[in-house]
Amino acid sequence: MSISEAASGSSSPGRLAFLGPTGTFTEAALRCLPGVDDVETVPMASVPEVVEALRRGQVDGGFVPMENSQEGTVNVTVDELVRGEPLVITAEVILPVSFVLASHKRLGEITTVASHPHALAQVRGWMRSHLPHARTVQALSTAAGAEAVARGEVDACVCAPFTAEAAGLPARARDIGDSPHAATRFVHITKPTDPPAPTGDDLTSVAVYLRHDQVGALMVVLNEFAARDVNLTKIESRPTGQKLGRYVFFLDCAGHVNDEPVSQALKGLKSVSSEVRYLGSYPHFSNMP
Ligand SMILES: O=C(O)C(=O)C[C@]1(C(=O)O)C=C[C@@H](O)C=C1
Repeated sequence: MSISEAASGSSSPGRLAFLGPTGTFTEAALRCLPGVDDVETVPMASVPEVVEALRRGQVDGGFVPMENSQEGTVNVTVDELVRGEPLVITAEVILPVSFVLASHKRLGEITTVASHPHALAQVRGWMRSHLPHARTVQALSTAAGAEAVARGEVDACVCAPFTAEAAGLPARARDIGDSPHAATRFVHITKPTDPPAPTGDDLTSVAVYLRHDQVGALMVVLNEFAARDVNLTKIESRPTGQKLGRYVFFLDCAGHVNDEPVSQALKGLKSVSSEVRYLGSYPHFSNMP
């Protein structure tokens, strides 16, 4: 059964939109999803376009970056999940990431370097010591940066070794990331559906809108988890977009919504916050079937 079938309960092979174009880390991570070979994968230029295609029903699933070990959360992904028509996460993939500087030019001739902002942030130290005068140009993905080089708009890009190779761009420097242990977490998203069965090592994601007029509102929310011994693995605050000073908290906790402590914590959250949005339960990547 394909990932989209599992998520949507349909028997059609399904279409899966991802942050493209071909050659992104997102596409490489997507290959780790079980059953992905039976799915039609559809590259999109940006995360909002992936989400929009999903909400409009043009695809059955989406696959997008969520966070990086160096640079943190991909805000656009969290913002799309906590606002608008509800969606859920049904799987996660964690991929080690390493970067090359790819260019037809030699290092001394490079004055402009394009890439995804998260990739540029992960090579900041290398850039400072090797190309201190180069101007960085933001691209919607690392592979889009490689396309900008191919079009002659910039001299070089920061991308995966496999992206440079596929684009026929020589790697002028390898392993230029500031951390040798960098990894990025990606998520598979669908319209609301039953979660995959519990595996014993799962995560549950939830968005919580605090009661902004209550003292200690965040502590009360966190206590719903702590009181039931539920471990939080991620907490991120994002502006709601409604008014300055209004925040929504994106939380990941260990456990499945079918586990009693997690389901009780989610029920508890409803009574202590102004809005709770369940965002899915799914196997921890190391435990994915
Ligand atoms: O641009 C890509 O190739 C992506 O898949 C996006 C992305 C990200 O959003 O963090 C994924 C992995 C790397 O950390 C750099 C960029």
